[in-house]
Amino acid sequence: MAASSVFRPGLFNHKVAIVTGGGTGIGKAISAELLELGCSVVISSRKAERLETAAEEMRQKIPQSSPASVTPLPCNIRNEEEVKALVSSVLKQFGRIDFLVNNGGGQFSSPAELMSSKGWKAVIDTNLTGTFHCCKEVYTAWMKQNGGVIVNIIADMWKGFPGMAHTGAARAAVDNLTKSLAIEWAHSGVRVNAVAPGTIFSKTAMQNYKEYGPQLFKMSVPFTPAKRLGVPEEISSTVCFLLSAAASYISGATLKVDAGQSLYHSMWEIPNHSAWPTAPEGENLEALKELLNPPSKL
Ligand SMILES: CCCCCCC/C=C/C(=O)SCCNC(=O)CCNC(=O)[C@H](O)C(C)(C)COP(=O)(O)OP(=O)(O)OC[C@H]1O[C@@H](n2cnc3c(N)ncnc32)[C@H](O)[C@@H]1OP(=O)(O)O
Ligand SMILES: NC(=O)C1=CN([C@@H]2O[C@H](COP(=O)(O)OP(=O)(O)OC[C@H]3O[C@@H](n4cnc5c(N)ncnc54)[C@H](OP(=O)(O)O)[C@@H]3O)[C@@H](O)[C@H]2O)C=CC1
Repeated sequence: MAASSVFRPGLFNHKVAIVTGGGTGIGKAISAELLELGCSVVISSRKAERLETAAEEMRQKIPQSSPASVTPLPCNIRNEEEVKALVSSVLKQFGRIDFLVNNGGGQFSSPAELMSSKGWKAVIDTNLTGTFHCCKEVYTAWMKQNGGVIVNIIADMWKGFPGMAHTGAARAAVDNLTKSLAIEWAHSGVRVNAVAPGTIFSKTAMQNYKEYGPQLFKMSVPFTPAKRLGVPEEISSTVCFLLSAAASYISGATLKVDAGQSLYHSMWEIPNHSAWPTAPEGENLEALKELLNPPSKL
């Protein structure tokens, strides 16, 4: 495997991690870096086939000498019983869970007045309740007795974000959940932190907003001091730092990994949802690559 992590090889040898949403985008980059550092990684999300494909791709890159392994296990984090089954299956197979990365999540965009109760619930259940399910189950089944580290991936919408009322509320709630759990579980040797990415290029994220196309993501570039989008690897290295002993005195924190985007008040003067740009004919995701430096491998 070509070394790309800045951390030392073997840093996470014999550790075990669950990464939700670990088969795509940011979650896939987190899983790949953990594997590179020797961790056994369970990647989990709803779509079994996509997980299998991602796992096979990652498996090819694990050197024979490494204790690392990648295991795809489907689970809808909205369903508490499925989360219980996931955690129980990981403990049965590996006998421990050192790290939990709550990355699985997402939303659709919509003006608040057009959001149905079902749509609101789907987003809250995924991003807030799903994260709670995973934290609670991993804690009670393993970390309470043995310690561990949890990282929640959220989104910085603190100043409000038109078209994103449901997810903005859910992510702010997870920011607060992170702090409460950091206090409640400190006595068990559990650290709980969050990472708030800026605008990060990933194919799946882009596809999710395909009606707006690259224009939507481009919208954030003028408001980012670095004048570029982020790449998933820039989130994964932060997550690996927080999981490592280098962060042993960090708990209850939210790290903004956004190249200073959130410092711009005007970032949030983004247009109302009805005025969001639509994808111009002929433009595709490749057009965004010019805005990446370094380029994303994903
Ligand atoms: C200026 C900077 C701009 C940058 C913006 C981007 C920043 C953010 C980036 C990211 O977060 S990238 C992550 C991208 N990935 C995702 O978002 C994943 C997407 N999908 C999901 O997580 C889930 O599908 C969901 C959105 C939580 C929906 O859950 P579910 O799978 O249960 O969906 P459904 O059963 O289909 O729908 C349930 C319910 O939800 C409503 N709804 C769903 N989609 C839409 C939509 N596109 N528009 C309006 N409403 C929607 C709807 O009420 C559904 O009920 P029914 O209509 O089926 O009765
Ligand atoms: N890209 C960006 O600019 C930003 C992203 N984020 C957040 O980072 C995280 C990763 O995003 P990104 O990689 O860009 O986008 P992706 O769409 O690639 O990642 C979302 C992942 O979540 C999984 N997921 C969604 N719903 C569920 C569920 N109910 N149960 C289990 N897994 C689920 C999806 O898999 P499946 O469909 O198989 O379930 C998918 O793997 C998300 O929480 C996102 O909102 C935050 C800020 C900015």
